[in-house]
Amino acid sequence: MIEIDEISKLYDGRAVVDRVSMQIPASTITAIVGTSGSGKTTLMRMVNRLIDQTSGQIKINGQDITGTQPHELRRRIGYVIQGHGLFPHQTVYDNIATVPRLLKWDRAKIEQKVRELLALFQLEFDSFARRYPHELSGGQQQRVGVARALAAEPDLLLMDEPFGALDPIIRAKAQSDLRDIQRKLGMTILLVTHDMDEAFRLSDRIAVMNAGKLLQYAEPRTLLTHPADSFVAEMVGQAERAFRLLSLNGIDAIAEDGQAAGAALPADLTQREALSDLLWSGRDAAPIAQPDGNAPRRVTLSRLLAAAAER
Ligand SMILES: Nc1ncnc2c1ncn2[C@@H]1O[C@H](COP(=O)(O)OP(=O)(O)OP(=O)(O)O)[C@@H](O)[C@H]1O
Repeated sequence: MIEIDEISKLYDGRAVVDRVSMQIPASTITAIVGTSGSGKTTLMRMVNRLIDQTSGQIKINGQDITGTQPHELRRRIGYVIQGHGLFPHQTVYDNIATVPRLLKWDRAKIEQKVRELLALFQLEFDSFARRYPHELSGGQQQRVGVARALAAEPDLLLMDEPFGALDPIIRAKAQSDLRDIQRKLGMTILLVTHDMDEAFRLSDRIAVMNAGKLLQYAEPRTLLTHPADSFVAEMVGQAERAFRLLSLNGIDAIAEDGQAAGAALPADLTQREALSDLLWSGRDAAPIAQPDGNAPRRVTLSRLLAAAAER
């Protein structure tokens, strides 16, 4: 758990982070969103002491971060930045092995870890380990960047626009991979993003900042249904609100018994995806794929519309 208590950062007497307090539960993903210059990156960089706070306190698992040398702290905290930040003159293998080597892991353990991470990110060891960053696509570089941050098995990962440079398809894949890995390893992730859809897709909680202040820190659903003020409402997208709400839930939550015509929808679709399918196919109900022998179930347009307006 990360406890941020009244943290501020002043430059020339001006607070760019202004008395921010938040408690980030362990094993959750938090996205920090806000307008440009609102202090998101500064807040995040204070957590691993890339920037020293002016006042306030940050504790990680109960320990004040100022009690640990910055370089030691950063070995324990994974950090991913936009454009990956890989060392250009080092191979993929050496990039990923950086922190484990600093931690003096033995050679076999390091190789095992590099193999495991490349496999996790679907990069063939024999083909990729000896390549240099410039011999990779942008998406591959990005995945190696995340792999490197995970190498020392940190229980906290800080990510600053990690997927900003990726095309929409690779980006969606990278987001779902990250979510899977986070669930599997149980780490805590703090992520800065400008992409509101990304924030909603990935996060357990979203922090909204403006002019150095934290306006609201809450679950995505709460931000949509009970925004703290008009700025938050605008930030989470008034026009998109109903669709974002639908994207937070699966169709099983509103499925009902009964038949419907046409192609069956996969049971793991979100309500937003189901709505899109029904509108596109011009039906007012669709069957949901069921295991053999189970009674037929369906999702209807009217249930979806009701769910979109639920507070
Ligand atoms: N070293 C510095 N000296 C003076 N001002 C700084 C310094 N670093 C950042 N700032 C200012 O602090 C404010 C917050 O910057 P920060 O990078 O945290 O914003 P951000 O929310 O991450 O912005 P963006 O979304 O554009 O990346 C900005 O107004 C910036 O100009």
